[in-house]
Amino acid sequence: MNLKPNEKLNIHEILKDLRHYQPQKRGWVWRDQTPQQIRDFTYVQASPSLQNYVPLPSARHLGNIDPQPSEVITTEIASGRFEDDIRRMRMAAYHGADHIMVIRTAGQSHFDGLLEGTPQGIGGIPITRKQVRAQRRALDIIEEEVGRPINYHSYVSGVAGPEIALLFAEEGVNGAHQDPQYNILYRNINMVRSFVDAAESKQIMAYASMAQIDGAHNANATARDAWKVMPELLVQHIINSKFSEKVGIKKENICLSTVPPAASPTPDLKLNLPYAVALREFLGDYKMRAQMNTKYMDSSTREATVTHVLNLLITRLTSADIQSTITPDEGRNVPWHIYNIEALDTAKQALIGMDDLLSMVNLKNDGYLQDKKREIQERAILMMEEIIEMGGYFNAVEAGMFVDSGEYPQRNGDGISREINGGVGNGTVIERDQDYMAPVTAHYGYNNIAQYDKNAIDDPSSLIDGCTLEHPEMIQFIDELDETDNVYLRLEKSEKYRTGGLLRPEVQWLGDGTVTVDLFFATDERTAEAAALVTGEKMNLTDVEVIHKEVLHPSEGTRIQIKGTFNVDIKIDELELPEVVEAHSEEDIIQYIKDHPINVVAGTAGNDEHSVGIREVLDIKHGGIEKYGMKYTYLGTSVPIEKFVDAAIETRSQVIMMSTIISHDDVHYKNMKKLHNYAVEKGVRDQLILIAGGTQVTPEIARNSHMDQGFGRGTKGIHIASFIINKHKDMMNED
Ligand SMILES: Cc1ncc(COP(=O)(O)O)c(/C=N/CCC[C@H](N)C(=O)O)c1O
Repeated sequence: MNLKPNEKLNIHEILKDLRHYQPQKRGWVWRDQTPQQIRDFTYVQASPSLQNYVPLPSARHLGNIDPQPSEVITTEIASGRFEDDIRRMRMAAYHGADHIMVIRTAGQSHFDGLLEGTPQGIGGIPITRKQVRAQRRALDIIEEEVGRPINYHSYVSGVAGPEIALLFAEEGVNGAHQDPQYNILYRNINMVRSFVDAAESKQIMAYASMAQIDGAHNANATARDAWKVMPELLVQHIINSKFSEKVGIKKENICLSTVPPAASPTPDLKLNLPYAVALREFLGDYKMRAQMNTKYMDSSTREATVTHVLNLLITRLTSADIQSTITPDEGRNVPWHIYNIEALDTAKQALIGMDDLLSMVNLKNDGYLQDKKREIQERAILMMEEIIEMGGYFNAVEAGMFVDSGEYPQRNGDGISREINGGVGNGTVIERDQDYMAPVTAHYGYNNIAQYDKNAIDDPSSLIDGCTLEHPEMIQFIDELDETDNVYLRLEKSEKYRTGGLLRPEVQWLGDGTVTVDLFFATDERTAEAAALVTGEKMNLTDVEVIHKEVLHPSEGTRIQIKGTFNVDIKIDELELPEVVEAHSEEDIIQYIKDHPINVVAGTAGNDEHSVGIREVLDIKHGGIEKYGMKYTYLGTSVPIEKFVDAAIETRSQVIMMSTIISHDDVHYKNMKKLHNYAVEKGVRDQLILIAGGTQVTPEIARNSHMDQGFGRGTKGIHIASFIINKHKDMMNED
């Protein structure tokens, strides 16, 4: 299956014969970090461009370049329906994502076994073999399409951690969060069980060369005053990283989840930059996974984006190997398509825009930055020493040392305390018998293989000619378990939007009908909120909800954003598609005009004083035709029709551009016919290109009024210039 940009990914193909699909590869892939020369620009912290992509909007002025930063870029996609998320993964890959992270459904950490089938998730996706295999299979063809490997990622935690790790290794998952501290602090899973499970999980992840992200970020999303947990964050990173290294994960696959604990309106960089420097100085031989802080995200997508950019500045002032993006709508709902893409574009735009920043600026080697950095490091070392004095990590957790809102060594006594012999799974760790033996690959701890074969000690599964990691055909693939909640029923319901020629707006699921409306009312917040709900209902939306409020002034005005469901199916075949206006590249147009000078006569026809529109497409300022080297004679406004043609003859112009805005009694079309007839009368019609423009002009009707082309609202100079050179070429060929 290979994908073409103008063809939709066929989910049925992805699901077909899934039971026999095997991953194409295993292990994490870092970007090819080679400086890039793209047109006039040299990019230092860069990687090769994609084969298929969507560039930033402003790239239109730069020949549609799409430079890629050197960092792996992450987006998290977990709407609850894995089949819809596959489409979003393809969109994300086009916008530069090469790390797709799937958050598990709410509470999956407490499942003590693997889920099967594809039930719909809540706040995430139920991680099951079928779902993982389908999405990795989809990513295998999406990475072909964009021309760059894509890493697939989820979480190894909870009481079924090792089972999930094995599932991921079998299914070719490339990265996972794995940090036993997460189980203990945030899911109250017994700490002994968590560390034993983590050893097993990490061994499996090491075997599959998966990248690991730790869970330190959870502390600063949980702590009351997040900027006070910086010493502890260093301690958490050290505990998980050293543990992971000892189990066997290579350093280049141990990624520290470094999330700035604070965000504006705190003095963001004064708090977060010293921490970022402290961390990299202490643990720089591991990889850094940077991510903005979700703790301070509210419903303003604008504010979230600025916080994101400040975090990207820290990345450029220090370093990151993975730059995770958080969708700016995460503060209001489970992320929607458009916001995953916005976050990816923000990261790409900012990282590329700050390329090679440290070749121009330095971090000061003295003063506040260095003092603060050292203070954080000292506090962290003191905390490590105290933990050792207390008898180790388990005792420290029991004493509530972690996520205490005091800045260590200050303690407020409100840390998360867990009992060594408490929590979920307490008492479930059993010492292995003397004759314990498991003929499996990547198994942690005591495994008495020698009792059967001394030569198999390093390859236990050779005793049974290989386990599922060597023989994927041994994997038991279960399709669907729930006859009412599975992908087949969901696909059936939405099929009309896939192959039935119908469209509905959506935010996350095919045809979900959700729309957002952005409103301003000249009144106070409460009144505006009420008015917004009524406005939504009067727009025939259902389930109308306010998702964002912004006070511009307590009484003068309030902005409200609502969401609602639009319950009408749009029939595609009844749509009148806008004309495709082919635009040449700016360079091609400039070159053509150099080789074939073209003069234009322009003005506003009849009794019409509008001049702004035509000046916009004539003057160099906003990319008018003058920008491409065309010369023009401007006749002003209220120009008699005859004057256009006489002036064209006098100035030996090849083009007439007539602006005709007024449309009462179809006067604009009458002007066009008059212009054509007069040019015929003067015997010059076939030497002239006649163009009419105006807010009420459509290309079709202009051509029916004997113009060569018409241009309506939103026309840019490049559109007109492109048409002129195409038409001029045709006329030259005819001669
Ligand atoms: C270390 C660890 N283990 C397991 C889980 C997931 O565990 P459950 O399935 O929710 O129980 C998490 C979750 N992190 C959510 C934030 C992700 C963030 N945006 C990030 O990218 O880091 C975790 O941090």
